[in-house]
This record gives sequence, C-alpha cells and structure tokens, in this order.
Amino acid sequence: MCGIVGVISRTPVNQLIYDALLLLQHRGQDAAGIVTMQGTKCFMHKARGMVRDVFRTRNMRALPGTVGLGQVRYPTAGNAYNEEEAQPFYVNAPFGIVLVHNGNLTNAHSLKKELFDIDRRHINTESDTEVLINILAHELELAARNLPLTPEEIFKAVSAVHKRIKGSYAVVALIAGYGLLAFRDPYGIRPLCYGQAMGADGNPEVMVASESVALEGTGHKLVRDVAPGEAIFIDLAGQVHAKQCAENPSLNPCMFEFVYLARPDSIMDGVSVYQARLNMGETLAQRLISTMPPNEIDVVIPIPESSRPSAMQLAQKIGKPYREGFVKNRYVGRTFIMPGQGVRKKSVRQKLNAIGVEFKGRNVLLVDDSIVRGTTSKEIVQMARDAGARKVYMASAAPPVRFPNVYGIDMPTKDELIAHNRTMEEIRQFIGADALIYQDVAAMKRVVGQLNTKLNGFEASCFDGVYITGDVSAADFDAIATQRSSQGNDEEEGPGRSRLALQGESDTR
Ligand SMILES: O=P(O)(O)OC[C@H]1O[C@H](OP(=O)(O)OP(=O)(O)O)[C@H](O)[C@@H]1O
Ligand SMILES: NC(=O)CC[C@H](N)C(=O)O
Ligand SMILES: [Mg+2]
Repeated sequence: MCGIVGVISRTPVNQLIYDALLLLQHRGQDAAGIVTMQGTKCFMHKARGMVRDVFRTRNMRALPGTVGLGQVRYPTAGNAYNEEEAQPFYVNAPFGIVLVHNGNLTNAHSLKKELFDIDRRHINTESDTEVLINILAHELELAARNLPLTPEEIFKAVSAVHKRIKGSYAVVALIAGYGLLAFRDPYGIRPLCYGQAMGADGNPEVMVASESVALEGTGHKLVRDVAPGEAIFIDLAGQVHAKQCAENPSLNPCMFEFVYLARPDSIMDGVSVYQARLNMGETLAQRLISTMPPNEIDVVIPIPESSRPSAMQLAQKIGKPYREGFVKNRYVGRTFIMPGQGVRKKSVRQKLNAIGVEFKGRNVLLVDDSIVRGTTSKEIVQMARDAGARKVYMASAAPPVRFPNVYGIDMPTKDELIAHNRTMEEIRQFIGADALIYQDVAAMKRVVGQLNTKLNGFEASCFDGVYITGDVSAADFDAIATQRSSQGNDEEEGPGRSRLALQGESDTR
C-alpha cells in the first residue's frame, strides 16, 4: 500500500502534489517522489525518506509544470534501501511515460523474463513497478498506430496490460505531451479515486489519488472511485475519458485498508473507513460480551493510533470507560510499515508510553485494530503490566492474520505471522496477556460490507486464506517470499544510524 497521486491543472502543480503526498504519508514512509511535466519535458525528484525530508525548497523549484504525479513508497518488492526503486519510474519510449503504482504484481518474476526474452526490454531493479511500466510501454507501442495518440488506443493498451499482469495495482501514469492515465486492477484490490476543483485560474483541475482524504485536503471534490478494471484518461485540457478495460471486473477491495492502512477520514469504494472501524468495534464488543463478563474489565484503552474508533465503540457498547492510557510520540511514524523486524520492535517503545494512573491496580482491556507479527501487542502488554495493571486483556478488532499477503501488504511469509500455526492459547502466551479475544472473519466482512451493498466481496486473504485473483501459484508465493527475504530488509542502516533517526532527520541540502 503506497500512496499515489496525479493531477492535471492549468497552474503549477508541484506544491499541490507535495500537499497530497503529505496527506498520503501514512501509506508509505520509505521513499517519496514527484514528477512534473512542462510542455513535453518531465522533471523528477525522488529519494528515500518521508515527504518533508525528501523535498527541499530547491527540489520544489526544480519541478515546474501544470501536470504531474507523485508517490510515497512502502516496499512490497525489492528493497526499502534502494533509491533506484523509489517511484516514479520513467521510460523514454513510446512518447515518454512516467508511472506510479500501489500494489504488488504476483507474476513479476515471470514477466521480467518474458520482457527480456520476447519484448526485448531490460529490467534493472527488483521492483515490480519497473516491470509494470515496461509492460504498459510495450502494449502502448503496439496499440498506437498513428499520431496523435487517441484515448481509444490508450485503453486498448490497458486492456492488454490487464491480460498480462497479475496481482494488485492502482496506477497513475503520465504520457508526455498527452495527459494522465489512471487504472485499477480488475478486482479493485487497491483503492483509487478522482476528484475535481476549480483551479487557481478558474479552470477545472482533476486529481487522481489513492484516498479521498488527499482530494479533500487539497480542495478537490470527490467525483467517484475508479471502477475495478476501468481506465480513465485525462487529457491536457482536463477532459476525462473513461472505459472499462477488463473482461470480468468485480469489486473486492482489500479488507486491510479498512482495518489499518487507510486514514479513517477517507471514503473508499463508498465505505467510510471510520464507520467501518466503528462497526468492527461494535461487533467485537458483542463477541466479547458472549465470551467474557465485561464486569471483569475496569477500563478500555486503545493502542494508538489506528485502533481508536474501534476501541471507542467497543467501550461504549460494553458500558465501560474509554481512556487514553498510551501517549503516542507524534514524530515516530507507523511501526508496521517500517522495514525490518528489528526497527519495528525498537520503534514500539519509542512511539508509545504508558500513563501510569490509567493502569495502576486496574483490569485493563487493550484494543488494537490488528495483531500481525505481535510486535506491538507483546511490548504493550508488558508496558501495561510495568505501569501497574492488575490484569491485562487484549482484543483485536480484526481476526487473526494467518496467511501471507501478496497484494501490497508486506507480509510475504507465513512464519512471520504470530497467528500462523498457533492456537489462541499459544498466541495469548506469546503476547503475555491474561485473556485474548479476536474479531470473527464473517462478522468483520458483514459489518464492513453492509456499508456498501455494491461491493462484490473483499480481498481478505490474510484472514481467510482465499486469494481473490485465484491465480497465485505455489511458485508465485515462493518467488515473492524469496525475493523479499533476499533483499536484506532487516539490515542495519549503518554505524549509529537508526531508521527512526533517518525518518525524522533534517538535512542541510
Ligand atoms: O502485530 P504487529 O506486527 O505489531 O502489527 C500490528 C500493529 O501495527 C500497526 O500499528 P502502527 O504503529 O503501524 O500504526 P498506527 O499508529 O496507525 O496504529 C497496527 O495498528 C497494530 O498496532
Ligand atoms: N505497497 C506498495 O504499493 C508497493 C508498490 C511496489 N510494489 C513497490 O514495492 O514499490
Ligand atoms: Mg497500531
């Protein structure tokens, strides 16, 4: 889950894209990049780090033009430390294409070989996005017959891309001299929406983004989500052309977006993320009431940040006070999307600190949105005990995460998941809680699904083991897991340099 954005305006877009990326920062903390286009010339700046660290005044000045796109990266292929894998990617032919991608291709390894052997294209990084842009370039080359390039030809190329690539992808691409292309995989796994605003000169401006919060926060009005399999092409005059390019599209957004990834103030595929989290809290409360007497609980405490809506609703439902027992250091990013277990573990303690008075002598119910590797829960339960809690119960607003994810969440192997091959009792012992309660898979799907009856289902493979695209082979799983683990994502940054420091450091460029 990276954050992507693209915009077509009549006035400079560098600041607008920067602002949108800041609003999408929660989707990727490892690298950021922007490309703008003036005439047919493209300008790019990308580097490792958070948005505020990557773009300095002089970088912003070097991004002229009224069309552009940007990305914040959370790697699911390749390596967090490789600057060359930061997005956007660029190919010079045909026309000049710049592309940003959120998702993960499950057949990147075989496509890479096909690109070299048949299409005569060389891929120089481990990034699946480099594969994707080359497939698009190849298909656009075949589809474009005469100049000028038409939207129909572009859509033909996207149809061909859908046939070749597998996995999840929300894409924004800039075609030099023509405009902005956006498309979404046929299952609608990763989110993509677009909106409009009156530009500074009174002309309409169109923005495409991963989440509606990026549109809203930059003064754009959400028009709609891009449909699964659909492509939209926005020409340089700001006119939006749209076409369904997939044969059997079906809307199955990633459940983990609603559980954790997205911001609560976003509306995704017609579902309010905030409401989804409230509903999960409510149904978790019902489950709790039926398995454990609420009277044994003195207080409900959320594990900041993402669990707050669920914890609040749960507390209200069981009639117990909701208290903020942990303070979050606002300068530490999200731990789950940090690369490497070592840094994730260290970061939990640096990110959260207990307020003793909320724990002392009490039976506390800690609520998190999800328990994935158990890094957070294990630390937090101990912190609650250290702060004087009598009993520490733990509740997860999502069901156990038992299966790897291959669609854009970086958990490619079963063994890293705390709930894989462990009984409830074993998980409880691992995290050290006095009791442990999880959401139920069917209940979660029901209470989120009821928020938009037009959804065909969810991509919820990490919870139920069902891979929605139905085409992930054992070899694909192996290739993805091997590729990730061979990339040294757990490596230290260098003498004395922690990842945390890197994320917040200022530089004097
Ligand atoms: O079991 P784990 O492997 O620890 O993963 C799950 C935890 O990670 C996430 O928090 P994170 O700190 O990333 O972000 P948040 O501030 O949005 O909650 C999530 O909200 C859980 O707290
Ligand atoms: N999380 C994502 O969407 C990652 C995009 C792409 N697979 C990368 O690793 O850069
Ligand atoms: Mg959390």
